[in-house]
Amino acid sequence: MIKTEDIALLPSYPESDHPVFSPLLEDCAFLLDIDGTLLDLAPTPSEVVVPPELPEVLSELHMRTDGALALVSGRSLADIDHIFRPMLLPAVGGHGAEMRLSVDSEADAVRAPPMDKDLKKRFVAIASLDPRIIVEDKGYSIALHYRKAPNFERAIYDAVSAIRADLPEAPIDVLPGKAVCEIKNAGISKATGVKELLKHEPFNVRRPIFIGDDVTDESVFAIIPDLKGVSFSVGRHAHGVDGYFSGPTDVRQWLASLVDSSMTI
Ligand SMILES: O=P(O)(O)OC[C@H]1O[C@H](O[C@H]2O[C@H](CO)[C@@H](O)[C@H](O)[C@H]2O)[C@H](O)[C@@H](O)[C@@H]1O
Repeated sequence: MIKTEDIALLPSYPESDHPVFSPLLEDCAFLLDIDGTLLDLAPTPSEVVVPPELPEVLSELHMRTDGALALVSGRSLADIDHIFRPMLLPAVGGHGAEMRLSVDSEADAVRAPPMDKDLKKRFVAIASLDPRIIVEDKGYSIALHYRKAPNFERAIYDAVSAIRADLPEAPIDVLPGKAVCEIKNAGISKATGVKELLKHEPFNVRRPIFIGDDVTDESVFAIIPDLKGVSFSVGRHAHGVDGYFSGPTDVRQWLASLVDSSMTI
């Protein structure tokens, strides 16, 4: 088990070079957010770069935890698999809308219904505000990316609010992210996905270690204490976490240090 005194020793990044915290891999389950945590943010979703050593570190951690390593992302499973191809890992995708419990799991379960077609059209139309706004259609949700058109943030949220005001009964939530406004099914979140994942082997007998950076990760930070887990934020000291990393490079270095002290990313 992870000793609480070890957790107490965990320094807050960026004041230190490496965390003192070295959990026993046979006791832990790693739950890792992708964008802004494992990977540096990129100008567009498709431009993210997976550092060449990262897949090996994740595979090794996955093996040494007997399969208890999962990616927990807002991205769809198809997108996650594309980014990390040819590696497959257990994953919670689409902010809890999809899940793969193990690399041998047959189906990628979709836990949220497809978004109503007409409603989707209305949200997609918001992108006509500016050609630099990118629409990411996940089927069950729509993400409007404005990293390349930051001045349109307000206009996008106003337009989304107007549609919601028109349809107050629609079972949707608006999820703000990093230069993105996502409209998703109400009732699903990363927290619901993580809770479900942790009911299953090999995750159910291990202590979860969650690392995330974004607003959507806060739902998981909130449930980790009840799950007797440990959580870390990235880039800021989020409420309720046990420590934080200054950026994805530090996260990758820490993970590498857990599998091989000579491995650096
Ligand atoms: O939960 P995550 O794994 O952190 O995914 C959150 C969202 O990540 C992606 O968008 C973000 O990353 C892009 C690449 O760095 C960046 O261009 C964009 O501005 C960010 O919002 C992804 O496209 C979304 O679907 C995820 O929800």
